[in-house]
Amino acid sequence: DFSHSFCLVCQGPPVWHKNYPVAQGNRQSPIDIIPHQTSHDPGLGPITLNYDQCTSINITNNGHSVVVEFEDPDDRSVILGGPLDNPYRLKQFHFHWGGKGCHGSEHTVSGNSYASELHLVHWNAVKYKTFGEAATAPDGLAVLGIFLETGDDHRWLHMITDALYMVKFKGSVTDFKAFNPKCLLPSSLHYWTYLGSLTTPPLHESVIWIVLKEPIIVSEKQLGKFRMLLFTGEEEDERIRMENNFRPPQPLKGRKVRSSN
Ligand SMILES: N/C(=N\S(N)(=O)=O)N1CCCC1
Ligand SMILES: [Zn+2]
Repeated sequence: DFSHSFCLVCQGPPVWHKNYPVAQGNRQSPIDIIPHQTSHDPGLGPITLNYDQCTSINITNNGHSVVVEFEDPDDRSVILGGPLDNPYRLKQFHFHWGGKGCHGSEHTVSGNSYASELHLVHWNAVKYKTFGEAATAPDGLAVLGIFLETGDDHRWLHMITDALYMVKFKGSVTDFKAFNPKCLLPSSLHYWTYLGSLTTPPLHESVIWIVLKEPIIVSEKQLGKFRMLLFTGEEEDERIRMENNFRPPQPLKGRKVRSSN
């Protein structure tokens, strides 16, 4: 439930358009992906994730999600290929999730949502000087979306969930070194891709979305640890669980969703 505070983002999606009119734009995210309505494009090559030299810095609770940030002074960790004309540098990853037992992904597939969704955010450092500049450009960002489905324990997700108690409160941050997010990838890199936006304010229409078809499996117990996080800061009287921090699907407005294969 977003509407717990005066913070505009926390007032929730229905209110965002007042301060961010682009919320009603023509390339907003997330969307509902309908697989048989996507166009298979043989020209769409595979994506490549070169994360082996990545340098994670910290994990933080920004009051809307939990975020792992990376050093991005060079092309040490990039995504390339697929719909991308340049390599895009890994900047951070974060999650969106629901409440107990209910769904929490942002993208949906034929109207069905997953329990959670992981976003790996990359920026085009070939064309733009800073992340901030790229975040406002139509080809500035590339976000890799990975669905999380509940089932058995994920063998590596504990490295994230074991650190969450350190960042319970909004505004908390702790060191988080030497984490390589390739351990969070599913076995197949087949994907859907379309032109969209950030799913939280400022909602810039600057994202080339690449959504993997295959979800990763995590346990309800592991997901439950995300719900221990709080939207609220340590100094606030109210303690409000961080959950349902997902934007619902937005109008497609005639956009084409392409499928890798
Ligand atoms: N909304 C966002 N990413 S997302 N949910 O669209 O992937 N971000 C806001 C600032 C940096 C990333
Ligand atoms: Zn996100």
